[in-house]
Amino acid sequence: MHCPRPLSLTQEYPPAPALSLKATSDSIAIPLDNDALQQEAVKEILEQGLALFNAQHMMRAPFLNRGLSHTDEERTTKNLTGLLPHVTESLKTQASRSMAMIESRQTDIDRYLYLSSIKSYNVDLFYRLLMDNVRQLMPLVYTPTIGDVCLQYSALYTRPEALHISINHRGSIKEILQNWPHENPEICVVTDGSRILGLGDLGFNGVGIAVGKLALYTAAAGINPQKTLPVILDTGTSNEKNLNDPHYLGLRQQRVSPIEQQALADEFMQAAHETWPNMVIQFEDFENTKAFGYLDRYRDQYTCFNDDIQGTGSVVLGGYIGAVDRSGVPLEEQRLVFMGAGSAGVGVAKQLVEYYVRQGLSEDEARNKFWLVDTKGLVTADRPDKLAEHKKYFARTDNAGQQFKTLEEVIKYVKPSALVGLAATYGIFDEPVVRALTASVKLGGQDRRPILFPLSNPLTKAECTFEEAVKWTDGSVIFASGSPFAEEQADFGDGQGSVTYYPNQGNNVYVFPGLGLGTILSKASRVTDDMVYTAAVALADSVNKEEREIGLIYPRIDRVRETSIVIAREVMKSARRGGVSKLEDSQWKSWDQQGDSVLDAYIKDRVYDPLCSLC
Ligand SMILES: NC(=O)c1ccc[n+]([C@@H]2O[C@H](COP(=O)([O-])OP(=O)(O)OC[C@H]3O[C@@H](n4cnc5c(N)ncnc54)[C@H](O)[C@@H]3O)[C@@H](O)[C@H]2O)c1
Ligand SMILES: O=C(O)C[C@H](O)C(=O)O
Ligand SMILES: [Mg+2]
Repeated sequence: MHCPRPLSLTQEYPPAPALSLKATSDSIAIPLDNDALQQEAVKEILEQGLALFNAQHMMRAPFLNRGLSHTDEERTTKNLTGLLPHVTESLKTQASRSMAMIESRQTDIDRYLYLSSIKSYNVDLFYRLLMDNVRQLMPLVYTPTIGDVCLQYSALYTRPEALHISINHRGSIKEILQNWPHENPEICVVTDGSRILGLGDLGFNGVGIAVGKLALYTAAAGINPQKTLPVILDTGTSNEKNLNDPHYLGLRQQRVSPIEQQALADEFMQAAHETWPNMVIQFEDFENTKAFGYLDRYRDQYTCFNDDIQGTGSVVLGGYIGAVDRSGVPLEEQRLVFMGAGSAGVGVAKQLVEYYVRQGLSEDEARNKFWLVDTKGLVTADRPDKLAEHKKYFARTDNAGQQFKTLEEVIKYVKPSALVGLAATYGIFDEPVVRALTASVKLGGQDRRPILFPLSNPLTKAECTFEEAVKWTDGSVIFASGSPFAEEQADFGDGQGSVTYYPNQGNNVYVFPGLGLGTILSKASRVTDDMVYTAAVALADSVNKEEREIGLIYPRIDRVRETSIVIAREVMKSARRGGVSKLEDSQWKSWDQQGDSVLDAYIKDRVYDPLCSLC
């Protein structure tokens, strides 16, 4: 783990020598009558050259450049005088200029490009901006804008941002990893672009999602940006639009066979582990057969997890715990319908089953609380089509030969208390569906509230909007969506006047940064189920009084970094309980004695927080 960058750059850049010698462009005076002096002179010249080189390099190196925050002293000692406007400014002042620029841009893609250009020359400024303006900027570097960016990634391309490995590199991945210019990455997000958000197979263009997730590892959990590694495994694409786009940057071919894709993934995992044994690997946006298959294949061999299955399971459980509290429907009476039975749907349902089992239900009782629906209707064991392997666990057997094709039919049959959307289909929670859900919940009492989670991303795939959810439930909804919605004002003529309703963002961004940070800091050899579960409970416990009072079930997004520290701490402790932490036992014993605040301080000491001496 890398500490916050020292304010002084002397470690990377030796100070320029006192100029006892003058090197001009055409002559250098070296005293020749004294060996020692001569050696000293040569050394000084080399140092002087190095300092000049460093100054130029620094101005071009995004991880070193501090823009206008270089102090007068740094400018003198690092030969930067004249290379910058003469004013010095804190990072915060520079950030306020950038915010004004962002606000003046016309489209979110323009805003994204502007932010991305800042990242390309001044990484500290980029992260200062992102950390101090999470609510405004996260939707630009993450969902929903990142969805548009990925759709057009090749068209928008200006510079490489990731490690690009294609099927044609088979046999040489280990050598390619050596080319990565930063030492010992700690966290890697790898995708093959085959299921980017709800946008389908975007091929190489999906690389944007790995870059975006890693920006949040830094902004939301303080992992040093130089320690993050985005990887795209390019195995072709089924996306005809991309294949016909003259600017498409990926392999212009259909995806190779699943066996060849797996062989590439196998080689990557082995090479990555041999090169950086402590690196944590997050699988992101692989289509579901690979998502489940690779997780099973690698989870007991490497330090890895799947964000769409496990991260999403954890974040939804974190929100569900608070939602049940507010719903008025006791935990044991809850009945959940899931629209979508893919990586996320099955991942979330399984995580909730674990929760119910930990609350005392048998596994069968827990599983029976879930009804999963896909494009063909309710998932049942006797449905005529062949069920995909990952759906079988939840296939209903109590349908008495009846098949339910539409969501409305399923709701009337099940009478659920909660409806979860992970089907990547805009508008599928329409008015009849939401009203039917509300009616079924209110059967048990008028005070009862429906839980409605349209979790698909980006916004163009959300199952319904917050405005619709508020309107069709007369404001009684407990709502969480994958992408952010704005607050709503509504007056239902019930004497309360105009009321503000607050949406929640149920997105795995609340979990993966803290889960990754905790895994890194505990030096965990595996990401266990208990670590993922513990992250969910820590998230639920992180909602503060003020947030609860306005009905939130997740911390406000501005507090995501604070929340990640708590999650990381609990994940570390879970790693220790599970026997996978490689930290010294004596270290754990001292934390046992000293308590959580000391462990929190340990974590905070190790996270990146871009500051400058002027801040
Ligand atoms: N909020 C979050 O944190 C989060 C996390 C992961 C995934 N997601 C979102 O969830 C969505 C699904 O992701 P996934 O990985 O499970 O994808 P997936 O392809 O594995 O699964 C999609 C599922 O939806 C079903 N489906 C598709 N269209 C449908 C329709 N019209 N009616 C009923 N079912 C339909 C499919 O049959 C499949 O079971 C995506 O939009 C993704 O962005 C959100
Ligand atoms: O990327 C996100 O915003 C969440 C999730 O991982 C998804 O695939 O939709
Ligand atoms: Mg994802």
